[in-house]
Amino acid sequence: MDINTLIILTLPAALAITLSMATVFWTSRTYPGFGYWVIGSSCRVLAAVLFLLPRDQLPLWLTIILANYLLLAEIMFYRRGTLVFRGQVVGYGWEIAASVTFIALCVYFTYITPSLNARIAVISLYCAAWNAWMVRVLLTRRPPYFGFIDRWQAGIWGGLAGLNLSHAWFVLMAVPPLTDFLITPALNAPVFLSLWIPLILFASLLIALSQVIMNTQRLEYELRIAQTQLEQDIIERKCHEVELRQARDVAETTNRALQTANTELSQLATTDALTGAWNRRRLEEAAANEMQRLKRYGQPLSLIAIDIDFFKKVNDVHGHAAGDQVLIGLVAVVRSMLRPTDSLARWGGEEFIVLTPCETLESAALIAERLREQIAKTVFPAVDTITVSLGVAQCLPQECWEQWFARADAALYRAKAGGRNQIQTAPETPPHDGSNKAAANLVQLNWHQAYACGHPLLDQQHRALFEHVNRLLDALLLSQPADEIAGLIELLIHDTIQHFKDEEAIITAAGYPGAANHAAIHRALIDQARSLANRFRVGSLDTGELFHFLAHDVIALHLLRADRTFFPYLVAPQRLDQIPNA
Ligand SMILES: Nc1nc2c(ncn2[C@@H]2O[C@H](COP(=O)(O)OP(=O)(O)OP(=O)(O)O)[C@@H](O)[C@H]2O)c(=O)[nH]1
Repeated sequence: MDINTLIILTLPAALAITLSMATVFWTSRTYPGFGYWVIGSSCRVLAAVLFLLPRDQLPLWLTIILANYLLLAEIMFYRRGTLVFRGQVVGYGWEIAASVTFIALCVYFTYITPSLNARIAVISLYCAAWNAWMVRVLLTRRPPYFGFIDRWQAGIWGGLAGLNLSHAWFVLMAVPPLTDFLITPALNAPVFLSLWIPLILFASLLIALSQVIMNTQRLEYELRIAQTQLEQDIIERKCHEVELRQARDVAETTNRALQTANTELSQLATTDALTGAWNRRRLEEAAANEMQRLKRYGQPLSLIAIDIDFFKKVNDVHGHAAGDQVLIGLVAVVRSMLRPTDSLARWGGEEFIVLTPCETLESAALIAERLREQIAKTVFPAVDTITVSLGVAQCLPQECWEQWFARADAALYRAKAGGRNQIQTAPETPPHDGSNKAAANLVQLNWHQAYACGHPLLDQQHRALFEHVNRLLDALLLSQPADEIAGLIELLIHDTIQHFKDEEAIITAAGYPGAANHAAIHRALIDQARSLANRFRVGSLDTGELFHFLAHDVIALHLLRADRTFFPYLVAPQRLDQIPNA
């Protein structure tokens, strides 16, 4: 069969291969380099077409030189495509050098010394060299994504190299020289050369197939990698989630602990540690709020001051711990009788305050009376029963907390002075009024921080004595009933005796050398106070004399002068619970 007919017969198959490659290139995901393979495949189809053109009618550069060059270009494009596909850098040097020398030789053996044998030998040798190069490219620096397919293709290129070499050997050995079998009318080419056409076609088919498989293998490999990465990411994400959950749990636990600690701290800051009742600070805050409400809405608001009677005796007879239990029990009893809107605070020692919003003086007095009765009925373990004295005052819109509290306190003292275990209500007018107010203000004793010795109990008692004296002076100036004044004097003497006892114990324990002397002064003052009290009872005491004794002898000379001599010995004050009888 002549070669023209062979080319015509194989051309559709070659075209189909090229179109298939082009279709894969345009429709599927392909990697860089695949396009060069499509171009290489197209070169062979174009070369076949050029070989079919009539050589005697068309220029030889087209039908011979370009047609042969396209066969070489096909392999060069395959090599370039394969290197690019593997991500390797490709220069143009070898391709240019091969192209220039190849075309030069073709021109020489076409125009200058025409020789078909030489031309076939040149194209065969060049193709064999690039075929061998393809083998080298495919077998070295193999990427991990190929299985067997690159080796398989390398085998094809190796076979083609051998075919081309034998081709060259055949034409170089052929005697006599070949006649151009492509010139019309076509001659039969030697069988060996004719076989070359279907073999090349078959090899092209295998190469195209392996190129598509290479692309697929790389795709699968990268998908596998991506899937592994994804699985890894999922595992890491799950680990992170677990860590995050753990961290969140720790944070929540810490937060809860902090909240509990905060609640405990604010509890500590606002409640009395022994009884759990509010402390002074909390009560004053609540009172300020309630007083605002009173001013804005006119709601009545009352206060009940409760003080245990003869509590010192409870401590002395039953011990301090039993006294503590009484305080705790008392709070429980009072609380059980209050409404949720009422507030109970420990004002200090054995004195408690109940704040009762929406209660008038009368209704608050009823509550106070019920409290008194209930407390008197309650049996406290180890102590039996106790009684309390109560002072009730309704807040007046124009007065401040101190004034309101002072009225309740004054009522409480009246209850004490009146024989204890009773309630007293404060009159609905501030104690100092009109012309008497000025007079009362003149003789008010003001406590100053500079008078403090630094010992908590002594400072507390000194302050309390200031207040007692002020209350007594007020009562005298306001011409309160004689029995009330007598009660106040008794109370003052009672508290002073207690204070003197505590003070003597403290200064003796502190090593004050003048303790005995100081105690003698105390006794003298108490004797004098008792004698004044007796004289007051029988009506032979001059108010001025009593004034002088209280303000001058007790406060100015004793509390503010004589007491200062032991201040330096109280550098390390004892705790309250370490003081005898405190
Ligand atoms: N157990 C105990 N006793 C306390 C506490 N705080 C103060 N006291 C004692 O309460 C007593 C109060 O005594 P006084 O102020 O003389 O009052 P009283 O003995 O109740 O007398 P009247 O109030 O006049 O009826 C003192 O002995 C204090 O030591 C405390 O927290 N626990």
